[in-house]
Amino acid sequence: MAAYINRTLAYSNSMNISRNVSTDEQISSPLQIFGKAKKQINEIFVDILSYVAEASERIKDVNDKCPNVINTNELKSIIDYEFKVKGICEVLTRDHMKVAFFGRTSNGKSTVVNAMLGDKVLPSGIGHTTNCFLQVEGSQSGEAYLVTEGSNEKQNVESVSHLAHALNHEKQLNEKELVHVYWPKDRCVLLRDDVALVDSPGVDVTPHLDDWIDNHCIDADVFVLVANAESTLMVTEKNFFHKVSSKLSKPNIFILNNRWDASANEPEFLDQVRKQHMERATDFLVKELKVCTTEEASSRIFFISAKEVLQARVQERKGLSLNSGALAEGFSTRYMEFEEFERRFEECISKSAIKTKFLNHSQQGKHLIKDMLKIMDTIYNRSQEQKNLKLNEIKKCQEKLNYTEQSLISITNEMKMKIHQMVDDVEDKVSKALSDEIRRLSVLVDEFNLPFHSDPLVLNAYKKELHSYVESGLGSNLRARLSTALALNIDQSQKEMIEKMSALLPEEKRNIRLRNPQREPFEVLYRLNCDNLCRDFHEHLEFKFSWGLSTLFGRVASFTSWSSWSSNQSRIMMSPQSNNQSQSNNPLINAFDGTHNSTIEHNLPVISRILAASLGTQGAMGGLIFAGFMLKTVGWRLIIATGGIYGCLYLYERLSWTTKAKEREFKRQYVHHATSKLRLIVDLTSANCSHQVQQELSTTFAQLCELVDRSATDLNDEMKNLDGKLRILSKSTEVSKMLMNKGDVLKAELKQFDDTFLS
Ligand SMILES: Nc1nc2c(ncn2[C@@H]2O[C@H](COP(=O)(O)OP(=O)(O)OP(=O)(O)O)[C@@H](O)[C@H]2O)c(=O)[nH]1
Repeated sequence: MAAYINRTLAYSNSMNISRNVSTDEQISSPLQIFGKAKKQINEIFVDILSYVAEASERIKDVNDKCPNVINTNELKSIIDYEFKVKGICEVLTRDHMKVAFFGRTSNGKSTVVNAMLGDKVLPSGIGHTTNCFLQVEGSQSGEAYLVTEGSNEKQNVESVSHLAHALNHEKQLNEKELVHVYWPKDRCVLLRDDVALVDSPGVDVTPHLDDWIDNHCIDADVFVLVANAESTLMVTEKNFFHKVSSKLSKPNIFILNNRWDASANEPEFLDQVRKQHMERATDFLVKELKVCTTEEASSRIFFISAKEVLQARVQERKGLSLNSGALAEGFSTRYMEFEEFERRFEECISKSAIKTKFLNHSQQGKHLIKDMLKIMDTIYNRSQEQKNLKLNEIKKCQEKLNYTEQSLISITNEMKMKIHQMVDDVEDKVSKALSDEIRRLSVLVDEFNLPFHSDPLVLNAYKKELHSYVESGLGSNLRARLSTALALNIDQSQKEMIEKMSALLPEEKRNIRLRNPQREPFEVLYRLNCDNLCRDFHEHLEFKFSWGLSTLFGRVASFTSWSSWSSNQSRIMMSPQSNNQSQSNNPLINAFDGTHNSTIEHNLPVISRILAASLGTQGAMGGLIFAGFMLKTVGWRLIIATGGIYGCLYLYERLSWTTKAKEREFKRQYVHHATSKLRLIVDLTSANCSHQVQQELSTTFAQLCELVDRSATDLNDEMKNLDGKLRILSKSTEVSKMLMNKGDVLKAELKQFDDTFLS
């Protein structure tokens, strides 16, 4: 309750609403209360209309942005209310107090209307003058005109004769039709105060009483039965009012005994006739129609002379004094009674009209506001609920995002180490396997079975084939030894990565397929490039007698040169400064690089060089000296025998130097050469293989990181989206709360209106 009062006060202050719903102002006539009430209920409904229009617009806007908080029925209701309130507003502007005059022809209905208006507005006369329903109401424009039923045409009327002429001109008018006569408001107080006076044809001239009531009487606030005081109430008159009271609950009926001036001619019967009329009329109202009590009836039955009042008021209007001689005796009493009737009538019609017209509107307004408040309350609660849900979702998203970021950092570090270990392991394995294969190279080369020929052209083609054979052989041997184990390791590592990273992805994205199924599975490529590596290989296939002096010397020389080179190398390796130069000094590396070097010859020891020189340049002389020496010491027979054996050996070796032997020698030389070259690239190859593994694993991890990044971006987008929705929901709660406040204020205004005018 306190909250409601605060809301109402806050809203009233903010909107600066200070409508004074009271009747404190000076009111000279009860009719003005109706006017005041009408003005206020109109203002309230104008506010209700703008409230409903604003609600409709704002709620539509909220619904466009956030359809979950409002359902279609609620939205439709709000839109419907707008039309409904527009309708009520239109009805309210047309609302007036309506009094209908009935009675037999020539009883003086038109004269009573004219007397009340204080002017000769409607035609009157002896005989049947009113041939249709005439509703006299105030003209907004200040002009006098009439509008016939079903037409919008305004026919100007300047005087009563003009009106009578215009009505007579409308030949087709029948007694059921209604003609609106608009008369300047400033000419009559009743019209200014929104009273509409309906004159009718005599109830005795028509059989269509039901149609009359249905068409013209249902909304009448007061009925005036204009009776003729010179006669008694007739059945037709009574019959009509019986019908009225059967269709309306307790209609307000006044009975005017008109032509009471005629009774002035017989003053002795005056009281008796009055009493008689009074009793009959009271019985009619109280006992027959049951529309009021006996006490109330006394204030509903009057004895008047409309003709006299009209005359007096017309004279007064013209500023002329009333010729008392022309008036019957007791005029002033009848005049005062007419005024008393008017006073009672005004009280009654004002009270009745406020109730019949505005009670219904006020109740409709209260129902509407109640419904609107209910809808706004539902929207507010729904928005609030969804706001809390969205806040929770945002919180969860934020937590998820933080967890993803932190986990990604730790998994990245872990995977870096894992890849590093894996790379080292692969390097080790490849290095060992390649070294093994190099050691077993002779077996591989021996298995090469292309026909061999020492012809240089054939030999070149043979060498090319041998290079590719060795390359593919080594490659397939390495694959056979390593592929399964490596693939297994890599696969395991990838699975581990996927498992860890997929935990950071949303459930629906956890079925990760990194590799295109059409792509070959990853395999390490062993690029040995034997063709390039052994391009500098030169075979030596000329016959060499194994016991020949030059061969023996060569063996010795090569042994000594190798020893000398080895010790040289040891020295170089020991020297730290020489590390950089060691590679360029390494004959094998140089050979691998393709630059043929004769370092072996340069490294020959001095003694060997002298011996070689002596054998080479002075061989003939040395041989002679040696032969002479041998002849002298061992004798010629032994020399001949040794020479024979030596010759046989030579012959044997010469004869066994076949193509097969050449092939063996070629392969031996090739194995020797290729082994030395391949050893140089062991580290390079293993590093290359480990690099491929690293590449594969890093790529896999990068792909997984991309997936996680994308999911983090999705989370960020979702958070932005949720944030947007949250803002709309906040707006929705604000709007619904503001509309609730406005609704509360309008509800309070309607209540105050009820208290002031309807209680
Ligand atoms: N003496 C006297 N004559 C009246 C009085 N009221 C009306 N008349 C006359 O009665 C005649 C008929 O009056 P109307 O006002 O036309 O009566 P009406 O009931 O409207 O008649 P219709 O329109 O034909 O139904 C007129 O000549 C009036 O002057 C009255 O109080 N006293």
